[in-house]
Amino acid sequence: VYFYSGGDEFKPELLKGKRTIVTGASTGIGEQMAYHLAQMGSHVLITARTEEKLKKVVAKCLELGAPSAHYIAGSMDDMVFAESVVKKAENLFGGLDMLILNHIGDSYYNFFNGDIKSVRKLMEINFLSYVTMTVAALPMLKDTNGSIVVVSSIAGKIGVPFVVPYSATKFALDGFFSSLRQEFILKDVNVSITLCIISFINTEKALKAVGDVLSYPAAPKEECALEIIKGGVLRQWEMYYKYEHTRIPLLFRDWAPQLLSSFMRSGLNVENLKGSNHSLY
Ligand SMILES: NC(=O)C1=CN([C@@H]2O[C@H](COP(=O)(O)OP(=O)(O)OC[C@H]3O[C@@H](n4cnc5c(N)ncnc54)[C@H](OP(=O)(O)O)[C@@H]3O)[C@@H](O)[C@H]2O)C=CC1
Ligand SMILES: C[C@H](CCC(=O)O)[C@H]1CC[C@H]2[C@@H]3C(=O)C[C@@H]4C[C@H](O)CC[C@]4(C)[C@H]3CC[C@]12C
Repeated sequence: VYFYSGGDEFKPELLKGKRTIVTGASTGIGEQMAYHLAQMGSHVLITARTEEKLKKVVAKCLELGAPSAHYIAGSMDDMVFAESVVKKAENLFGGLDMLILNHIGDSYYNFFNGDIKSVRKLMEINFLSYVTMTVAALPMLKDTNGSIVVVSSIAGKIGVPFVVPYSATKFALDGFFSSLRQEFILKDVNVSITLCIISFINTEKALKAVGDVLSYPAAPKEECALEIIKGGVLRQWEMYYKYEHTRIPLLFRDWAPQLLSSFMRSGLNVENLKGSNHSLY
């Protein structure tokens, strides 16, 4: 409880005037995080590939009260671009308080198709670009005793079917950032790392991909976005949303893995999987 609770109380004022980057913010949970930050008075720099959507999100952030809001469009399969996002924040804000790593590349929800090239590409987008941005942002975050927020998934803690490459990228994030956190402590680096373990959320893409397969309802993206921000501000090591679909299954993972796996499979309507199935087996 001590390590995972963070202890302190969240107050929106804590974000007033803070300089933040949110990746994958043209839609979904990232978009909602940008709006919450704007309402709380943070400066925001958002990024994703689709310029038209980013422009609209920036306009809404300004309406909601952000002291400044900017975007930079590009793809996170390009590490030069990933670095340039951090450079842009430095030029715009002169520093950085919070780096929220949230974007993901396109994933299918079906049996593993054996396509190695796409596994490599997803690893670059979902993992390597997170590492690249962290390395680039670290000097600024050290100056501000800032925070890194890494959005992961229950599929980054437990093997979940139909997301084989995606799940691998999320497990990689846990390994990298949990290990890095230990080194920060040994070196007295006061930069927090919050790994966010989230379950099924009602974003457009997730609903389309898995809405008919899962037997439990998706949780709201607005609330999820707020909980992620709270976890980051309170410098929690890990945050869980929704608790009942993340923390509870995790209690069983190490002690009764087969029971947990069979329970998770039993809740799936496999016949409703979408798209053609080019399964490896
Ligand atoms: N929704 C869910 O059920 C769950 C989500 N999560 C996690 O939450 C986070 C947000 O997910 P969610 O909001 O659902 O995702 P969405 O698919 O709604 O949004 C993904 C974002 O990433 C951007 N993006 C996609 N490809 C690239 C790329 N190559 N380079 C840069 N940006 C890219 C998209 O914009 P654009 O296309 O314009 O580039 C978009 O802004 C992710 O880390 C995900 O793993 C975890 C568990 C469950
Ligand atoms: C179905 C999973 C929940 C575990 C369970 O079986 O109860 C979901 C947990 C993570 C989801 C995926 C995800 O994290 C992000 C992708 C988001 C895209 O927008 C759509 C598909 C996802 C692969 C999504 C699919 C459902 C989960 C695996």
